[in-house]
Parts: sequence; C-alpha cells; structure tokens
Amino acid sequence: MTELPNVHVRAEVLAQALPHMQRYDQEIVVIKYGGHAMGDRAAAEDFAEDVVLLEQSGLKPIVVHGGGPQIGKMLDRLGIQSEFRGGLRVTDEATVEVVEMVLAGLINKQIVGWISAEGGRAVGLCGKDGNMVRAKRAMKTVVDPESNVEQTVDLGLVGEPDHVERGVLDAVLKAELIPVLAPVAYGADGQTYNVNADTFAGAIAGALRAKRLLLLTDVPGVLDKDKKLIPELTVEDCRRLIADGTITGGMIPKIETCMYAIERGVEAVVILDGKVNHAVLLELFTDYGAGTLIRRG
Ligand SMILES: Nc1ncnc2c1ncn2[C@@H]1O[C@H](COP(=O)(O)OP(=O)(O)O)[C@@H](O)[C@H]1O
Ligand SMILES: CC(=O)N[C@@H](CCC(=O)OP(=O)(O)O)C(=O)O
Repeated sequence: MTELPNVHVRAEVLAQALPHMQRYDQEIVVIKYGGHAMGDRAAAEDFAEDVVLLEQSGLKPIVVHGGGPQIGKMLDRLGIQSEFRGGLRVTDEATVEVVEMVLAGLINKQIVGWISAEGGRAVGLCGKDGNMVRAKRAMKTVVDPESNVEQTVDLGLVGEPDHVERGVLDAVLKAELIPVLAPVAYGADGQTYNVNADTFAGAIAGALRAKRLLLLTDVPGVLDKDKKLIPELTVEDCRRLIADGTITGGMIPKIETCMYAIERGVEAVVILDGKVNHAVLLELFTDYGAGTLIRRG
C-alpha cells in the first residue's frame, strides 16, 4: 500500500510522454554522442537504453559518435604526436589510420554492442559505407596565438563533408535498424578523411532534414560569460557569442554545426550534457528538457 503514490507518480510520468511521442512519431532524430560524454559502463548502458526506447516508440534515431579522447589515448600508446588547431586534429597518414581504427572499429562496435545488449538492433557504419559521406580536404582559418593574425591552415587529412548519399541510411531505417555512424569519410581522390563528429552529425541531420539534432557533450549546454546556462539561442545570437569570445574551443565547431544544420532545414538543435542519466529521454519525452535549444530565430 505504501508504494501506491510512487506508482502513480511513475504512471503520471509515462502519461506525460504521450504528446512528446506523438510529436516525434516517425521523425528522424540525429544524436551525436561525443567522446567526452561517454562516461562509465553504467552511463553507456543508460544511453543505449534511451536509443532503443526511442526506436521502440516510433522515432528513427541515428547515432553519430565521436571519440576524440579515445583516439588521443591510442595515439599516445603508439607514440604518435597529435595537435589540435581551431578545435580540429591535425591529421597525417599515420594518424588517420589510428582514427579509422578507433572510430570505425573499437568505438563503433562498442556502441552497437551496448544497443544489442538492451534489445535493440543496430548497424555500425562509417561515411565510406554505401558512399554515404564524401569529404573534401578542409581548410581552416585560425588566429595565430603569437602574432594574433588570421591564417588559413592546412590540417592534412581532415575532411569537410561535401556530399551525403542517403540511400544506405534510408535502407537501414526502413529495415527498422538503428544506424550507428563513425565520422570517417571517403574522398573523390580515394583518400580516407578524418571528420569532426559534430560536423559529420550536422551533415547527416541536414541531408535527412532531421526533426532534431542532439549534441551530447560534457557541459550543461552553452554557457554565458558568468558560466550560467543559456536555455535558448537563435542563429543570430550564436554569431554574436562567437564574435565576442563567449564561445571558444571545441564549442565553436559545435555551434557552426548547429547553424549549418538549421540552415538546411533541421527544426532545432539541442546541446546538452550527455553525462546526465537518461539525458536523451529527458530532452525528448519529458517537459524537463535541459541544455541549450538553438533555432533559426
Ligand atoms: N560558451 C561555452 N559554453 C560551454 N562550453 C564551452 C563554451 N566555450 C567553450 N566551451 C568548451 O567546449 C567544450 C565542449 O567541446 P568538446 O570538448 O569538443 O566536446 P565533445 O568532445 O563533446 O565534442 C566544453 O567542455 C568547454 O570547455
Ligand atoms: C578532425 C577531428 O578533429 N576529428 C576528430 C574526430 C572525433 C571527434 O570529433 O570526437 P569528439 O566528438 O569526441 O570530439 C578527432 O580526430 O578527434
């Protein structure tokens, strides 16, 4: 008897999910799972459970994962030096082999395994599979910290998606499988390219006109100069916050991705803390969505 109120609260929470489930029914939601958001085993199980629950509820989730810290560890073990410029890893031939091995191999199959363990059916792919993502060599403009002068830097084998072929994803979704994508792409020149996972997720979300793009990271969302969470931003606000230096480092490619995806028809992007238990479910199926929501304005 004493458990009854608790049971009713649970039923209330489930009932609250109904309008959210209806809103997202049959819609594509792209979820970018960053390397920093991948916590311990329990957190990974929570994430996989959320993804399976979404698919079971009629949504079409597509997972794009990162793995920057995990690539860094493997490069260290192999004694290969690595540096970032403008939030992107300078990538040579030796580095791209490790990137492909860690992302398309280790991490991709780990996530597929977690989803399988929760009773879902996932297919792990990278941008090369089914000619899904073609990339060209990225050129990045960065400010030289010593001279404070803007310069275009050659990042080596870092790719920028220039074409997304949705055929393979449509086939996987039609078969009611969950695509899990590693951000490795092919070039028209036959080269393998290392693509930032946020950028890759934005290209997929844009090409498929996803209803939502969720970027799971290790901070609560976009923070202002006093480190307080900004709940909502327009594309115009984003430009201003980059220009005035509120948004820096790894948050820059994230915000650029948000603006790119919205320009291509994604309704809204949410940046949220992937380390919060069931962050994805809270965001999509409850009234307690956390993080920063970014819309056109
Ligand atoms: N205004 C800001 N709000 C929140 N985080 C910011 C901001 N500016 C810079 N950052 C940095 O961006 C980081 C997130 O980017 P990144 O480390 O690349 O994440 P991920 O590995 O999840 O892709 C945060 O941990 C924080 O250090
Ligand atoms: C070009 C570039 O920087 N690629 C990234 C790809 C992985 C990634 O983006 O992982 P996170 O989402 O965990 O940061 C890298 O080599 O680290």
